[in-house]
Order: sequence, then C-alpha cells, then structure tokens
Amino acid sequence: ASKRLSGRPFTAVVEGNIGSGKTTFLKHFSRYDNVAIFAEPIDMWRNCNGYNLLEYMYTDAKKWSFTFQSYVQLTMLRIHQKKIVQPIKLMERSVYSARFCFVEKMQRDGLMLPPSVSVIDEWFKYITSMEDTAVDLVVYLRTTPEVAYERILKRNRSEERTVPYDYIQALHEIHENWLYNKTLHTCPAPVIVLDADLDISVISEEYKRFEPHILNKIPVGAKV
Ligand SMILES: Cc1cc2cn([C@H]3C[C@H](O)[C@@H](CO)O3)c(=O)nc2[nH]1
Repeated sequence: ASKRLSGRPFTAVVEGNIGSGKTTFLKHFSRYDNVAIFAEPIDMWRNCNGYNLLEYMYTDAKKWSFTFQSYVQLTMLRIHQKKIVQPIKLMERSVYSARFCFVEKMQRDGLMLPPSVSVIDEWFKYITSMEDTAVDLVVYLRTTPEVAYERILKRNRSEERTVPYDYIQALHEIHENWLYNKTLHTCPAPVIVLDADLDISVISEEYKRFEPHILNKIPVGAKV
C-alpha cells in the first residue's frame, strides 16, 4: 500500500538472455492500455551523439565496455524514472540486469577492470537507493542457450554477428544463478519464471498463464 502513496506504478521488469524473446513478450502485452511498455533503448545505444556504442563494445569490448555500460545505466535509469499515467509499467531489462548480468560478465572476462567496475557500482548503489528504481516483479524469460543462440542467428542483428555461443552460454548461467538458483547477487523483487523456449506458435498460452501476476491482479506467490 505504501507504494501507492508514492505514486509509483506497479513496475515489472522482463529479464532474460539475448534472444530469449523479450520483444515478443512485450508485444503480447501491448494490447493492454493500462500497461506502459518500455523496450530496451537500443537505438540510443546505437546513436549516442552519433556514436554507435553498441558496435564499439562488440568490436573492442576491452576498450569500450565501461563507456557502453555507463551509458546503458543512464538510459535505463531514465526509463525507471519516467512518469506514466497507466497503473502498470513493463520494462525490458533494468539497471539490475545491467549491473548483475552484463557488467558482471565483463568484469569476469577482464573486459572491464576493477576501477571501472567500482565507478559503475558506486553509481548503481546511488541509483538503486532511490524509490524511482524500485521494482515489484521480475519476469524471467528462461531459455536454453541453444534456443537463444538459434534466435540470435535468425534475427541477425548486425552488431551481434561476432557474438560466440559461449558468450550466450555464460550469460545464461549468470541469469540462472541470479534469478533461478538465486546464488548470485540479490533479486530486486519476486521472480516469476516463464518457459521461453516455447515456440512462438504456442508461447502466448504461457504468457496468459502469468497475466494475473503481470497485470497486478494477484500477488506473485499465489498459485496459478
Ligand atoms: C541493461 C542492459 C541491457 C544490455 C544489452 N546488452 C547487449 C546485448 C544485446 O546484444 C544488445 C541488446 O540487448 O545489447 C549489453 O551488452 N548490456 C546490457 N545491459
């Protein structure tokens, strides 16, 4: 109830590997006019004052990881802070997956060095100390790395052409440990897990199963 007093809408963030079907998921929920949907601001990452930081990062991660993730954190914060009139906010990814999945991975691979991670982390701690970035539900689109990788190849995003399978495998493990096994970092909210390996022809049934939670009709713990 306190959340209502602060005027923050019910906020759900959709998390999952690259190729886990987040865009398809958001499209399903775009039919509800009481839900404000925010896709990842990938076009901002592709054009920061004319620079395609996403391409820079995939071309030379050691040189550009900090720059890229620093901008990602800013663009995601802007979305967390966006005022909406609808009672429900549905976001693709968050400052949490930025820090706990992607920065985590770049740190492990030595692509972002400890001083840089420390600066990103100081910003993260400050940003997440604010009510704006509070989250009420995490929707984990759980895939196998094989299925995710297949979809990446099919989608054929130009910047992702050099992404190797073991990067997707590693990101899968990080998402699993963060949101499923809960052994890596803290979850910002209760998590519902969807089987995102399901084919696009049947996956709307899976979305529908969890609509009551995502549309804030029943508490997360309630049995479907
Ligand atoms: C929050 C967050 C999203 C995000 C996406 N990406 C990459 C993965 C995909 O190739 C592309 C679009 O999600 O950007 C990243 O490197 N770091 C990120 N951090």
